[in-house]
Amino acid sequence: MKAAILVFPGSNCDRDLKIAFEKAGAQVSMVWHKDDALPEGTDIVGVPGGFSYGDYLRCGAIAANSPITRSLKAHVERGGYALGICNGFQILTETRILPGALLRNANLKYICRTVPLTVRTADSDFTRSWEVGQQLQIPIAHHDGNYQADAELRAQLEGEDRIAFTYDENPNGSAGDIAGVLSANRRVLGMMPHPERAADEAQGNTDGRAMFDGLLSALVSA
Ligand SMILES: NC(=O)CC[C@H](N)C(=O)O
Repeated sequence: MKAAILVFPGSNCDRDLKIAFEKAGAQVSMVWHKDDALPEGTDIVGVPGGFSYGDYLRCGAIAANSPITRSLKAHVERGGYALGICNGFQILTETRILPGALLRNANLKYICRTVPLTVRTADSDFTRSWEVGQQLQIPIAHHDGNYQADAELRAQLEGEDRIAFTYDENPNGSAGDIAGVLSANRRVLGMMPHPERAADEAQGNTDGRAMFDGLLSALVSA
């Protein structure tokens, strides 16, 4: 599996994501935002967490107009995989690759702690290693993690089984407790919690590792 991780000025989880993919056995390239092409044969694009462009305008809004983002959109339109975590999820909503929007946390504070999540679908290559209803402990670290979708969009996401994770104790005001959503073709996942920060014994938590292992076995056998 070939993974390409986008790096924007202000990204700060790019190397953690690289390590998580590599531990699962992927070959990883780091791609600077000014590059206009993804490496040949890229299977999955990782859009990492952080504070791209200092979170100016809105989190992810400037990154959504970076040169490399055009290649990301073309990759996704061809049916390629993408995983956006935290600021990466914000970038995926700003590009409209994923629906909905991430607003300021309801308590207006930056929240950094490990929270319980429930897996809501196992029908994706990101979540196939878990069972529906399984609880995971995954770190969050954001001030704009309040996922908002109107009633119509929420009904659509629910009807199409595209809600990947929900919060057990909603930390940020997200509608329907939604912590992560899938694209219609189930090949793009955006989520605010950080599975790459829970992927190694040295991090004191391996609850997120199955995402990377599951992706690798899906993409290697494809
Ligand atoms: N860890 C992150 O990716 C931070 C996300 C984002 N910039 C926020 O604080 O909301």
